[in-house]
Amino acid sequence: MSYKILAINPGSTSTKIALYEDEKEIFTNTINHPVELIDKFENVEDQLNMRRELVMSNLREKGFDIKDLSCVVARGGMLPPVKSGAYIINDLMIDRVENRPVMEHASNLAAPIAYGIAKKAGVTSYIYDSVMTDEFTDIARISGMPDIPRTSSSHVLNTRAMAIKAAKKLGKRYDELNIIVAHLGGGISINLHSGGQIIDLVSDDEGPFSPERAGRVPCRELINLCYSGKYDKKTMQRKLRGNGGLKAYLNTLDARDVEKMIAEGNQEAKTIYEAMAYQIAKGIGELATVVEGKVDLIILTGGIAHSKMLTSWIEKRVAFIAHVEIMPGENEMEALAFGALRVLRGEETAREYTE
Ligand SMILES: Nc1ncnc2c1ncn2[C@@H]1O[C@H](COP(=O)(O)OP(=O)(O)O)[C@@H](O)[C@H]1O
Ligand SMILES: CCCC(=O)OP(=O)(O)O
Repeated sequence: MSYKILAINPGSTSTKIALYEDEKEIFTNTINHPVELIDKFENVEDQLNMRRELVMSNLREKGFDIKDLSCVVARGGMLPPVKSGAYIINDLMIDRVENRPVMEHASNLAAPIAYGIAKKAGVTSYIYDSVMTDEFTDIARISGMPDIPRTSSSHVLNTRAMAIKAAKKLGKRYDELNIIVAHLGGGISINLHSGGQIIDLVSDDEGPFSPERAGRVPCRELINLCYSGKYDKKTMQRKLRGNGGLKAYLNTLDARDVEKMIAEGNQEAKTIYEAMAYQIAKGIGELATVVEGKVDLIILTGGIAHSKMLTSWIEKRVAFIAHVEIMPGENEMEALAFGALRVLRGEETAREYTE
């Protein structure tokens, strides 16, 4: 028996859909939303009907009948802390992401779109590996300031899928290895998988800067800047997420542009780009201490893992900890489809969403 799975992944400027038959990709389609269209909406949640209709018309164009689906799987939105793996989408989850999300984010649109399609098709819908997956140990939650406990948020969908894939390649079970995975995309996060759970991580505001994010910056100076009277709250937030990192130093979000600058002899670009690699390596080193150095594998993934220059700088600094496996790309559609497939095959159990 084979399974047909529809995966839905809304990002800030696009909605990706993919159809899989078991492990085989039938099609993946990226529906781009021009900035002028996105800007017409006051907030992300208001884009739901527009995106839902585009997904449906795209499926119609493909001549695909949703009645053939086995399930629909969606990127997890900004929920309160959840476990890794699959959750069945229910009314409570829809109410949360539509009306009470923890944060505004395009991923909040995924579950409502999936739920609607699944209802029409008469099948179950799931979210898989939400960014809000929280499996921290108690000691990992302590920050040093009781008002601000550490919380867990990272690029779980891609990193966990790559860790599971790499364990399989080694002929081992995912839950018997200690694996550090760095997702190197527009945002960067690094997480530690141990005993089948993400027990700690270096989030995108605690660690390396990235193409668009500032990462960890000296706190005392950050407070001074906030109260300098020069910037409002929104501007300060954008300095951390959106206008930080490579964008702030070199005015580009694209690592390939930076490599071009370096090839043309731009010394500042080289220093900044190498500093990003240096900070990523430090983040990996930090997590190695959590498992007392007993790391089985380090994985570098995400779009920037395509870069030989950056990955070789990182590898040089962390190879003493464990073997470094490069698994480039963001691989999220495959991660969603394969996660749902494990549920349909009974290899994993989907949880019921409660609060
Ligand atoms: N061949 C490449 N070399 C270096 N960087 C690359 C390459 N291909 C893509 N990238 C970079 O990958 C980043 C986006 O990564 P991706 O994982 O797709 O992003 P996101 O996490 O934002 O979805 C961009 O900064 C882009 O420059
Ligand atoms: C680190 C949380 C997930 C996240 O920031 O995702 P994007 O980089 O896709 O915005």
